Amino acid sequence: MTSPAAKQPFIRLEGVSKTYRFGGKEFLAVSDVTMDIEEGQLVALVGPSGCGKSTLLKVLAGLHNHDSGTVQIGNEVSPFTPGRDIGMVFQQALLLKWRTILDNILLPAEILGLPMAASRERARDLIEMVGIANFADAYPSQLSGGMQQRASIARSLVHDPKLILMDEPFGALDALTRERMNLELMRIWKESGKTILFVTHGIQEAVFLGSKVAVLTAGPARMAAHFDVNLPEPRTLSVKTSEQFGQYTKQIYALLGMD
Ligand SMILES: Nc1ncnc2c1ncn2[C@@H]1O[C@H](COP(=O)(O)OP(=O)(O)OP(=O)(O)O)[C@@H](O)[C@H]1O
Repeated sequence: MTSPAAKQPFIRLEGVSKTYRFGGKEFLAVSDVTMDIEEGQLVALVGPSGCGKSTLLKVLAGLHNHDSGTVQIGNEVSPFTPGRDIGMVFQQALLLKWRTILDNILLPAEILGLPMAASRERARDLIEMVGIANFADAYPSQLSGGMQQRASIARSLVHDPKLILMDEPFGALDALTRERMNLELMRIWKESGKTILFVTHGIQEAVFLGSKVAVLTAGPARMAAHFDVNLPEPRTLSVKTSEQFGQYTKQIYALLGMD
């Protein structure tokens, strides 16, 4: 028999809205977002610029309060500690230029006061996993943009968080590096087993990466739909030429009114 706790999703968003208030004005950035996310899913959040994707991520990260609705993260099976259990990756790698790559990756562990010997060992494993082990003692300026983003992904994992929030992490990379990083992220996600929420403008990127895709529309910012993506595994770049892949992208274009 399944226990009631096991039925609870890892993340539940119900009717979440967020209004920014500034200079006596109000701006509704996110409206009525409802979605469940299971532990271990990679959910791609796709939508046009300004539709509230980053705002939603900031609400989940606890950086912004929401105005209405409920945000539940964690359940009885997998409890969640805000601050401790979140890793973040941004569009820019935001590495500290005076610290080596290994020391940059260690930063969250240092801030959280985790035991350093064990964290250093974990950072070494992660730097290997993201494929830049030879650059552990290099400085950020010695790495390409893609390599810096690999380091920031390792940094987001060093304190072993349960949820990784990624805000257009590959948006600043050239097209080929971005494709390569998509493949790498798939591998890293599978190896780490983490729950990932991945914000992107890229419809193809969302379908390729997402085990679930959530589509947000602008004006007002609403969740148009969310659905599971069932594509042959392991996903390789050739899946992008398949009919199924085309159907999913078509569905998103239609939801965004771009068909
Ligand atoms: N701190 C803030 N104060 C006031 N308005 C804000 C603030 N942050 C965001 N907004 C507004 O809220 C809306 C949603 O912004 P948000 O950054 O969440 O969108 P987005 O979908 O992530 O956009 P992009 O894809 O361009 O990064 C935008 O119109 C933006 O101008």
